[in-house]
Amino acid sequence: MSGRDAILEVSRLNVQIQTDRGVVHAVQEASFQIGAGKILGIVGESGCGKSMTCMAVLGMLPAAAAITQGSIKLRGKELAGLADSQLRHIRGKELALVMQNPMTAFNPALTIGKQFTETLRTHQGLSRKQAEQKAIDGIGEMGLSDAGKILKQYPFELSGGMLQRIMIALSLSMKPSLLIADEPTTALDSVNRRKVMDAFRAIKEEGHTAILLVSHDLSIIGALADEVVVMKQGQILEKADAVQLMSRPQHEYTKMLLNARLTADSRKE
Ligand SMILES: Nc1ncnc2c1ncn2[C@@H]1O[C@H](COP(=O)(O)OP(=O)(O)OP(=O)(O)O)[C@@H](O)[C@H]1O
Repeated sequence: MSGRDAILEVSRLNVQIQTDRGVVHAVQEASFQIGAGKILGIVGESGCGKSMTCMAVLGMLPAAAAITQGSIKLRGKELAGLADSQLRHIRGKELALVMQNPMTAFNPALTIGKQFTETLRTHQGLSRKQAEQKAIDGIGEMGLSDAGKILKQYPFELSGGMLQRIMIALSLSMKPSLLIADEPTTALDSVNRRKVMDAFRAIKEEGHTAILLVSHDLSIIGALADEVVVMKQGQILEKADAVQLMSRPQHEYTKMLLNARLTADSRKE
């Protein structure tokens, strides 16, 4: 893929965190690209730098962290170094985030409908009726039935899996160029996990959005991603086509991750 075809192009990204015990090199020299309708998976054990990579792209790094080197281009536009106000504007329009725990993404005191339609009205200037219709369509596309009823419900009345799919529907209704999903299935049971995975497949098929999918679970990444990046201690150890990486891993660490997954799967049987 040439830089021109990429929705997201990250080059030689460094993220450092200032701590009481010195500087943590959370991301070092990370480079990758994602095209429209493609999923790039990032895998690696806890603390390897997956979330910091996502937060850097989103411009949402914690106060102690900073990008110290590199470039993050979204549709060719440089994001690294932009002011907060400019980034906020881009985030609302072009970037969407799906987090691990959908419960925390919703306001518990407001109905789903209120939250969904207010977001659409703020960002897209739709009328109440138009926003409601768009919410119903979006929720329906995520495989949930009776979207009209869901809009009247509060977050606590819905399961984690339903909320996660509503979150994805809300993100997609903004027609983002890039969707960042950080452990989107980790908190879900196996039935809901499958449904959320179907939702990602549907986004892929639609072909508009590039997806950065973070997971510590290689089964999820193997099932969904086109390309995979394996991270360890802030560095990318291996980057390959997903089928190739799953069948012929090059790096010892990737082999270890794959073996760990096979052992865990055989325990489940
Ligand atoms: N707020 C923080 N203050 C100091 N160090 C941090 C902070 N957040 C993360 N780190 C450190 O930055 C490095 C990268 O962390 P990051 O959260 O990106 O890892 P991760 O791969 O997403 O892990 P997990 O799967 O547990 O979320 C780790 O060494 C971590 O300890």
